[in-house]
Amino acid sequence: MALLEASNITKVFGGLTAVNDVTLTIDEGSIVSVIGPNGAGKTTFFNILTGIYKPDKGDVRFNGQSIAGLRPDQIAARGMRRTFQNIRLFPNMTVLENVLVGMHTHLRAPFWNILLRNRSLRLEEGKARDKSRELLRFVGLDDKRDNLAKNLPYGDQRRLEIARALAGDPKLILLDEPTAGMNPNETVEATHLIRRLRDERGVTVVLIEHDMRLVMSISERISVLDYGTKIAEGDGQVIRSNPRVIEAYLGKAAGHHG
Ligand SMILES: Nc1ncnc2c1ncn2[C@@H]1O[C@H](COP(=O)(O)OP(=O)(O)OP(=O)(O)O)[C@@H](O)[C@H]1O
Repeated sequence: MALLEASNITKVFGGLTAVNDVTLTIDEGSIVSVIGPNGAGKTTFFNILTGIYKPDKGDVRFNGQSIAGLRPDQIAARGMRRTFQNIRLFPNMTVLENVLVGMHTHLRAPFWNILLRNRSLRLEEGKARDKSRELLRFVGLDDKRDNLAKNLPYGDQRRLEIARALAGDPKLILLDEPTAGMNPNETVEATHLIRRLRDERGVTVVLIEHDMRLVMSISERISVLDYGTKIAEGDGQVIRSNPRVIEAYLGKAAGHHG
């Protein structure tokens, strides 16, 4: 079943068509990658899916409903969360607090409860804390829960971002270059974690990624953007042998002879 359907999405910045008539369907429970050379429109496409930009043309349906034109927080509340190319944690908050913040839209205690700090609020806080710690255990960071986020090694910061995204109980997680800047060991661990997101928690995963080894090893489907246009789609084998993809990455001569 399709969880996300982006149809004929176009986004123009001034005279530049960053995303050009892109249609993409993501099946529930799949791991999908969006790849393409620098400037191909991948991040712009993510920004449209998550409500940061409104598309100039086209529609996005998530879980059966149109979400085009909704605000990012409204889309997040419907079960779509993301991480960013540049890490966006609260550096001076602890690891646990960063996950608790990711949960705040789920806390339902009325305002007067917060003033009185009554029993129901304490219960809710306790539950949020338990849930956050469960998520930290899932990503392997519970023993570092009291550390400040800024003191974590880079790979751990990326994992914390994923834990925070999970705090909203998403159906879909969009990961924008999850292994950028990681060393080879961290990349292997991140690959394992991405797979567990789907296998153990049933979360559908869409990633933008430049590391082709990761893309090929993890993706069931790959869509390739070039100059804003989708030029290819399929599994790793189809993509690897597609002359247009080879050309987009390596230049014209490679496409014709490769
Ligand atoms: N807010 C903006 N205003 C103007 N142009 C933009 C804006 N955002 C992106 N662009 C342009 O749109 C094109 C697509 O950019 P985008 O960041 O989506 O590509 P990308 O595939 O994510 O690239 P990278 O792999 O380098 O992150 C680029 O030419 C970029 O300069």
